[in-house]
Parts: sequence; C-alpha cells; structure tokens
Amino acid sequence: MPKPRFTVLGAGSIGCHLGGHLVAAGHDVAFIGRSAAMNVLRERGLTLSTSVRPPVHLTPDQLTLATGPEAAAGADYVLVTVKTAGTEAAAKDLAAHLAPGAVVVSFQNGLHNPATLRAALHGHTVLAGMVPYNVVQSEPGTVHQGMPGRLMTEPNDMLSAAFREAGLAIEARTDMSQVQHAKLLMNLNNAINALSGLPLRDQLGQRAYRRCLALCQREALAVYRAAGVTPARLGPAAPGVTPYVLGLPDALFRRVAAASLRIDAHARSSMWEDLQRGRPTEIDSLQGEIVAIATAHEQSAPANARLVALVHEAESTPRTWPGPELYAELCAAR
Ligand SMILES: NC(=O)C1=CN([C@@H]2O[C@H](COP(=O)(O)OP(=O)(O)OC[C@H]3O[C@@H](n4cnc5c(N)ncnc54)[C@H](OP(=O)(O)O)[C@@H]3O)[C@@H](O)[C@H]2O)C=CC1
Ligand SMILES: CC(C)(CO)C(=O)C(=O)O
Repeated sequence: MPKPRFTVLGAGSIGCHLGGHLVAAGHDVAFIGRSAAMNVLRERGLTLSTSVRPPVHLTPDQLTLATGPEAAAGADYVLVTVKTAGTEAAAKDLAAHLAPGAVVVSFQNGLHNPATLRAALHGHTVLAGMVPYNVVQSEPGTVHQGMPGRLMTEPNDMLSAAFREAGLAIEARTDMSQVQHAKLLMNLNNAINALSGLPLRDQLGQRAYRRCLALCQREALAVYRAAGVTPARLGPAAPGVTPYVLGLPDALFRRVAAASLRIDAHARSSMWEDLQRGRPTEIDSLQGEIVAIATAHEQSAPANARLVALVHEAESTPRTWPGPELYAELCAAR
C-alpha cells in the first residue's frame, strides 16, 4: 500500500513535532509555516528532542517547506496545528486547495476547531485530534517534547498506522468531544502556568498555583454538569477527583500525583510561549470557553473570568504572579 502524503498547516511546536516524526519515518510531509520560521528550518534543519531519547536531526534537504496553502494540494492528510485564532483563516485557505478525499485532522486545543474546519471544508472528512503532552521550541529549529503521552484522534486506520510507524503512540477514540472537554480541564492550567513565569514542574509543585487550577476546574466541572457534558477520564484520577488532589499539601501531592510531575524541567505551557513571544494567547478558547458555557447556562465562573482578564492584561503588559497572590486574586473574584 502506498504511504499517505501529509501536509502540516501551522509549522510551529506541535506541527514540527508531528510532521518531523513522520518525516523521520520516511513519510512525505510538506510543512506550511510563516516565512521566518521556514527560513530557520531551511538553514538549520529540524531537531526533535526529548529528555529520554537521543535527539533526531532532520537536515534541510529532508524537509519540504512552504509558506502558502497551495502546498496542501497533494496531501492525503492535512494536520492543522495553528493556534485557535488562526483556524478560520487556515480553513478558508485550505478550501481552495485540498484534493478530493483529503482528510483534515485538527490537533489543536479548545472545543470548536474541528467544527470551524468542517464548516469551511464541505465534502472533506475532518477529524478531531488531541495532543496530551507539551512541546516547546527550545531553540530555533528544535522542538522539545517535555512529557510522555498518547495522541488521540477519531478513528482512522491509515493515520494511526503512520503515527505508530513514526514512533508516536496514538489511540483511536469515538468520544472525542468528551476527550476535548477533559483536555480543556487540563488546559485551564495554561493561563496559570503562563502567569507564573515558571516551568510547569515548578509551578505545579507549588500548592498555591495548584489551588488556582482547582478553583478553575471546580467551576468548569459545575458548568459541564449544567451543560450535560461528561468529560472523559484521561489520567489516573477521574476529572471530578482532580481538584481535590490538586489542593493537597505539596509533600502529599508529590506522593499521590508523582506521575503528573514527571515533566521535563524545561516544559512550559503553550500559552507561556505566546506571552514570551508577544503573541495573542488562546485564553478566550480555554478559560473563556468555560465562561461562555457558564453564561449559556445562567451560571458564573468568576475565577475563570478573572484569569481571562489577567491574561489579556499580560498580553499587553507582561507581569508574573506569585502563587499566593494569584490565588488571593481568584478568590477575591468569587
Ligand atoms: N505546544 C504545546 O505543547 C501544545 C499545543 N497544543 C495546541 O496545538 C495548537 C498549536 O500550538 P503550537 O504548536 O504550540 O503553536 P505555534 O504557535 O508554535 O505554531 C503554530 C504556527 O503556525 C503558524 N501559522 C498560523 N496560521 C498560519 C497559516 N495560515 N499559514 C502558515 N502558518 C501559520 C503560526 O504563526 P503565527 O504565530 O505568526 O500565527 C505559528 O508559527 C494550539 O491549539 C495549541 O493549544 C496542544 C497540546 C500541546
Ligand atoms: C500539554 C499542555 C496541557 C500543557 O503544556 C498543553 O496542552 C499546552 O501547553 O497547550
């Protein structure tokens, strides 16, 4: 059987990580990204690193690099890895170039990206996907995976086979909406991590920050209940138990939740990366989504709403928040 051809639309941290592993396994992958990012890859190639395996380096001549959507024309699969704010534009761009039968897979955070893509790409299959682990651009041309994890997508055998061949664990799920709601609970930490200015491991090691996350998750679980949503169980603890575990004192938390602290010392949330680079964040589709669901069900989610405001403030005026101060700020909003 011929190998499927891939295009990555949005060659940043996740796009280069997924596409790079596919290239390393011998797949044909076209990367579409901004010209500055593509120039870095053209000069340096792409390095895929983790703290558990030696890095894999792809030379520039192994990479097919483009800046426009026409590079998606030959693809059997298009992996969409732009930030949420870029999905609608990406979908419009793709609509003009996709080959008949091409399958589009959203590997983005948030709840609505697959629907946005489906609305623009009539006649194409659009699959929801989920990346549970952290990837940062640790230096130009290097994407670093900071924790282990298994990708999830709606079922598609050829896609799963290609990722497995590329050494990336993947699970086919028929409950991707519940998976996305569960991932959103995890992503409520993105804002807290970004405002802390700390690597994820240090931030999650501090009870005050974990209590901020527990507040956000409790509100989210209450609005999910009101909306009739049951999030999937993705980790060792059921979603309803996690806020309790997060609130434990540090020493006890380290014992009970050792697995969730098995994070590389450098890993940080994708929102931290946005703030660092002076880019708009995804806060409106993370905490903002909880606030929107709450409003639709005549509830409130004040800690989440406060974080939306704080992150927007930090987008224009960067500042970091010590844990106790952030926790007091969120409590005061309730
Ligand atoms: N990084 C992580 O650890 C994780 C991220 N995710 C999710 O994955 C998605 C991607 O995140 P991430 O990889 O961190 O994001 P990045 O910002 O690193 O990568 C996206 C890249 O795509 C570029 N881009 C946007 N629109 C276009 C376009 N139309 N054509 C070409 N290039 C484009 C962006 O440029 P520009 O900035 O100029 O728009 C950016 O360079 C997000 O939804 C994120 O929440 C999920 C799990 C983990
Ligand atoms: C993996 C996780 C939850 C945290 O890094 C993430 O999705 C992100 O950074 O956007």
